[in-house]
Amino acid sequence: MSAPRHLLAIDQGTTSTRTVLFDDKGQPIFTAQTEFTQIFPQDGWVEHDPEEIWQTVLDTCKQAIAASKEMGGTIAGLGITNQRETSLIWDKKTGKTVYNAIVWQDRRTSETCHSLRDQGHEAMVTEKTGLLLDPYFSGSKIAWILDNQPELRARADNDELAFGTIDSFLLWRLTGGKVHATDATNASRTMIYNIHNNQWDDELLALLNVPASLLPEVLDCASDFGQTDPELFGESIKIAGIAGDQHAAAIGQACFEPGMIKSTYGTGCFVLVNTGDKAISSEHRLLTTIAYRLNGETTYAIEGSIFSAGAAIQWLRDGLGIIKSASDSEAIASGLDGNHGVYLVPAFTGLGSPHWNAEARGSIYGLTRDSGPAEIVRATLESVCYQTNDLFKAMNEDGVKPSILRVDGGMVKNDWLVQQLSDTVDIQVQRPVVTETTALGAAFLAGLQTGVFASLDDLASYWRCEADFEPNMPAQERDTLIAGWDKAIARTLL
Ligand SMILES: Nc1ncnc2c1ncn2[C@@H]1O[C@H](COP(=O)(O)OP(=O)(O)O)[C@@H](O)[C@H]1O
Ligand SMILES: O=P(O)(O)OC[C@H](O)CO
Repeated sequence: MSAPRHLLAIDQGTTSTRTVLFDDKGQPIFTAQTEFTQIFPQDGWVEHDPEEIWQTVLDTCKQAIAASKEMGGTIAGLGITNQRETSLIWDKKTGKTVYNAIVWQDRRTSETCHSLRDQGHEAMVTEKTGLLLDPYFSGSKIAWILDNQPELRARADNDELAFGTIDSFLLWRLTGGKVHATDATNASRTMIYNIHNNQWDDELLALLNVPASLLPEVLDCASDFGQTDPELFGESIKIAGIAGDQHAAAIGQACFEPGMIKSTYGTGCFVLVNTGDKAISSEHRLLTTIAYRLNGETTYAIEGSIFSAGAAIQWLRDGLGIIKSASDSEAIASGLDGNHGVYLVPAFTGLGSPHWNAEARGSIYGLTRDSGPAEIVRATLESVCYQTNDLFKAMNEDGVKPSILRVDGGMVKNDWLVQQLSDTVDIQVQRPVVTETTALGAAFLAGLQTGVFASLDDLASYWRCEADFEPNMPAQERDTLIAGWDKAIARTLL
């Protein structure tokens, strides 16, 4: 009997790194996970230590490879998925990074983006990239790093430095410095990549002051990305799939037909709707992005991006200390008979879609002498539902009217939250059996490239619903709650 074929997926998220081992039916059979440090040097700044990230990747991979060996398996391929716009620059010779990773949530380049908007560049940026001129994306972060230390510009001009999103950095390290590449989905989040002709764009590079010599090659999501350096794991593994985490989640949720929609609730929340081979522009400040690129063919998506979802729950735990673990939030919220008029707007690092306000900051409204920790916990969970509803309103106005929402991510273990989401958005919500859809998407890509899976139809046949949530809230109650949220948002944006 031949050894069972396994697929390894590295999911390098914002708060933790997970490496998941899947069997050849897309079932997770082993997971290793490590949280790492969030660095907040100033208001609105968020950084990660690249060496700490690299160490979590090495450690979790080693555990998963050992688990595969114990099961008598062979690893057919490795897929990488990652927190997206987070940007790194390293030395091409030594692989040493020149600055911490500037995280997607970081707002330090908000002035630069403001001034480029004031100069009238946003329409051109949006036309080419599907994005808005916002500090969220990589472009302005790259220039910030280069200009932060005087010698870095000169080193960049001397072709000594490489830029990458986290996937690209990991690929470089995993291949022992042999491969400098990324995939089309990660490239589509940099604000220097034209999503229509699938090329780095000279006009955008000039606008954002990014030298082309820094850039990785852009490949399809399922591609031959190289082999892991045998010194790392004692064997060489084929790296065969890469996608940004939200795109990987759409693949893991088998959203392969136009109109299919998924929403992932991790640190942030990201809703992606497949729009097929058409890059549709939103009239309501949603993004156009590459859902995936396979065999040279690009499938597009409309995206709504919420910056704080699970991040706000982490703040309840680590900042306020009013819950011990994230899962406590469920019993606390369901223990109240209502929200008692309390609303929390988690604009810790500004607001994303559809407001795009980098300067907004978090707020709590409606406190009375009876309000306590429970109201704040419930308001935090509810804020995730209201923010999703705002995205759906924008989508509906753009003519996108989905009837079923597939959800995933760390937060959707919380049944109360998912039911509240279904009630607030007034939509049927489906939670799949495998909620590690991000890692699953990366494994699917690696499996497609290595012949473990035959086609997208093959992948879709593995998707299973674990729980269905039907909307069950009287319309008047829903309207009242949403009106309260709208007021809180309006006051936050004052
Ligand atoms: N039961 C729960 N209820 C609410 N939030 C939760 C629950 N379990 C985990 N979370 C939140 O989910 C997030 C982790 O999800 P994950 O998908 O691992 O995020 P990421 O990939 O962004 O690191 C954390 O921010 C955590 O606070
Ligand atoms: O870490 P997550 O899962 O919230 O995802 C982060 C996104 O990729 C940021 O765009």
